[in-house]
Amino acid sequence: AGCAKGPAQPEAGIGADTNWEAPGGGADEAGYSRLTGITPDNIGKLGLAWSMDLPDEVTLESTPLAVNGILYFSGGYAEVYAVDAATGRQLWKFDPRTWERRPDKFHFGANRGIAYEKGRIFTVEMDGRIDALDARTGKVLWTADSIPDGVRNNSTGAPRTMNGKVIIGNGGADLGARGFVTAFDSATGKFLWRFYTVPGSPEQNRGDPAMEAAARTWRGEWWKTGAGGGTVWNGMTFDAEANRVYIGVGNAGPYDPEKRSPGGGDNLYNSSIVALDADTGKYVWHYQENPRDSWDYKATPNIVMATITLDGQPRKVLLHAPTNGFFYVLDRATGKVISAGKTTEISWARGIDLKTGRPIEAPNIRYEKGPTEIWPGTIGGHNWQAMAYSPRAGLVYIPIQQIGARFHRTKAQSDVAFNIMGLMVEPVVKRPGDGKGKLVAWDPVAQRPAWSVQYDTLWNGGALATAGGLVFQGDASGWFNAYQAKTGERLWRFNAGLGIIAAPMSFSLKGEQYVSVLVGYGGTTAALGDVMNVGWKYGAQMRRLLTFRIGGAARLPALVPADKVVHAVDDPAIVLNEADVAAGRGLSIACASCHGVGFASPGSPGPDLRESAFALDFAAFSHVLKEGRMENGMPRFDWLSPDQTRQLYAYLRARSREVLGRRKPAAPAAGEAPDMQKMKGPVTY
Ligand SMILES: O=C(O)c1cc(C(=O)O)c2c(n1)C(=O)C(=O)c1cc(C(=O)O)[nH]c1-2
Ligand SMILES: [Ca+2]
Repeated sequence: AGCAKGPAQPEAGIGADTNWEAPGGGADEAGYSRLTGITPDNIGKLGLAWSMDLPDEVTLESTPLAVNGILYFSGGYAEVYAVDAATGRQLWKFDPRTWERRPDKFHFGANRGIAYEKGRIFTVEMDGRIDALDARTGKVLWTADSIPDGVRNNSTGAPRTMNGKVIIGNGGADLGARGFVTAFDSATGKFLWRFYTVPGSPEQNRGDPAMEAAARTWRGEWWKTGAGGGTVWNGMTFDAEANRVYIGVGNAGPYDPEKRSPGGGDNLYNSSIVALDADTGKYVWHYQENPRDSWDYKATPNIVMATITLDGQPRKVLLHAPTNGFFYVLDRATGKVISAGKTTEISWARGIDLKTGRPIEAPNIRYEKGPTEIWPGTIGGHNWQAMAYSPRAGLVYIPIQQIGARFHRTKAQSDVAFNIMGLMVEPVVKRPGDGKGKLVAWDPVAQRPAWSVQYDTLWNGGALATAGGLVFQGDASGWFNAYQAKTGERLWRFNAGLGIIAAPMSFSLKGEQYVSVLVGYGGTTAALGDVMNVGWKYGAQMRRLLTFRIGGAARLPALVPADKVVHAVDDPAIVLNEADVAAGRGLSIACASCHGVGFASPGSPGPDLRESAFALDFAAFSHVLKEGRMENGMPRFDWLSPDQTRQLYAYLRARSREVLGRRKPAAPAAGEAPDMQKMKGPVTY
C-alpha cells in the first residue's frame, strides 16, 4: 500500500498488509495494518459487509487471522473456524472436544487465538494439547502435549510461530502453578525445548545457569510448597532478526510473598520480560518489572517490537504496558530500560529508577501493616487486550483500566471478594475515574499521552491501528469505535449489541480493505463482579464475528438490550440452615470464575444463578453439579460430597434472598475460606 506522504521510517516488515497472519498482525505484535483504503475521509461510509452468528460461544478473546481470502479464528474452547472472508460463509470448523478427552482438565476458559505458518493453523486446547491443522481442510496434521501430567497449568493463550517452530505457554499462576513455555517443530510436532520461568528444586536447577541464578532470588523451599507462578499466558514476540523470542512472564503465586519466599527475594523470573534464543530456548536477558510481585502484576500484555527515534538515533526497542500501570521502553538487544511513564492511577511506586531498572516503591505495599489498597488492582492498568502501535502516528494505543484492589491477609471468606490462599483480594472503586476504562494514545518518545478517550465501562476491547490514520476499538457497552489516530476524535461507531473485548484486525481482498472483530463480552468478568457488569445476560445476546467495508450495507437482527437488574428467584418455603450458608460461602469460590464471587455474576461467562429457576430446584441443581454440562463449559463437580452440595445450594438461596431484600448480607469477612490449592477438580481463578 503506497502512500505519497510516507512515514519517517520505511514500513516494510512492520505490521500486516493483505494478510493478517499472526495474532498481533505481523511478527512485531504491533496490531498495525499498512492498508490505507479506509481513511478519516471515507469512514462515514464504513458499514457491515457481513456478520456470522456464533451461538456456541461465550467469551471471545481472539483476533482472527486472514490468509489468502480466508479468516481463521478460535472460539472459547480452542475450536477453529475457517470462513470465506468475502461472504462470511463457514468453510470448515475444527472442534477438539477437549471435554470428552480430558473431562478432568475441562472448565470455562478463555482462548486468545491461533497461529499460522506455511499452510498450517495451530490451536491449543485447555489441557495444553496443541493441534496443527491443514489450513485448507481443517484436518489434524499432528498433535502434541505441551503440559505434562500432574501439574495445575492450563492453556488459554495464542501460540506463536517462529520460523519453523511453534511456541506456547499456559496459565495457572494464581494458584501457584510453575510457568513454562514449550517449542515444537511446526512441521512435525517434534518437541524442541522448554524454558521454565521459575526455578525448581536444587537438583533440577543444577548445571542450568538461568535457573541457578533465579534460585538465588528465592528463599525457603518453594518447589515443595506449591509456590511459583510466572505463567506465560499471553504475550510472546518473535524477533526474526535476532532469532529471539521475548516472553511476557506472569505474576507470582501465591500472591502473598511471605507464603512463597519467606523473608525476601525478587523471585525471578516472575513479572518479567525474558529474551530466549529461539533455536535453543536458552536465556539471553531479562527485565523484571515487579521484583517480589505481591499483587498479581504480570508482564503478560502484548510486547511490541518497534524502531523509534530517540536523541536523533533510531533505536530498536520493545514497547510494553504491563498490568502494573507503567509504560516501558526497553532496549531490544540488552533488555535495559530506556524510559518508563505512568499510563493510569498508580500507588505502588513513584517511578522507575532508570539506572538500576528497579521501581521506587511506596512503603507497606506488601500489606505488611494490615489491609492495604493498591492501584492498579489485580486486573491491572492494562491487561491482555492488545495495545496497537502506529509508526506513522508515532503513538501506542493502550486499552487502560482504572481500578484499585484491597489486599487483606485473612482466612475469612467474603461475599464480594476472592480469598485466594489466605489473601482476600477485593476490587476498590474510590478515586476519581475508578471503575472506568480509557483508550490512551501514548507517545513513547515524549513519554506522555497525546490524547485519551474516556469510557464509562472498565473492561473494553483491544486496539487496531491502521496506516489510513485510524484506530479501532470495541467497548464493553457494545460499540465498535473508530478514532482519528492523531487526535482521538471519534469518527465512526457501530452498535454491535454486546460488549467487545477482543482486538480487531484488518485485511484486504481484491484491493479492498476490510476490518473484522469478534463480539463476545467475558473473560475475567465474574471475578470482578459488579465493576465489570454491563447488563449482558447469559445467553441473551448473540456472539458474532463482524466484518466491515466501505459501502457495506448488511444489518444485524434486532438487538437485545442490556439489563442490569438482577431478576432473583426464591421459594420462601425453603428453610435455610445458617451453618450451611456459611460453609457454602467458602465453597462457592469453586464456582466463582464463571458464576461470580458470591454468585453475583455479570452474566458472563456463566449464568447468574440467582436468576435461575432451574437452580432453584435442588434436584436439578445437584444433578448439574454431578454431571456437569460439559459441552457448555460447565465441568463436573462430582468431587463435592452430598453435604457440600447442600451447603452450596443454601448459600445460593441466601444470596437470592439478599437481592430480593428478604435477608441481610453477611458481615464482610464471615466464615472460613477453604484452601483453593487443595480443592479437587478443575478450580480456576
Ligand atoms: O496467572 C495466571 O496464570 C493467569 C492466567 C489467566 C488466563 O490464563 O486467562 C489470566 C490471569 N492470570 C490474570 O491475572 C488475568 O487478569 C486474566 C484475565 C483473563 C481473561 O481472559 O480475561 N485471563 C487472565
Ligand atoms: Ca494472574
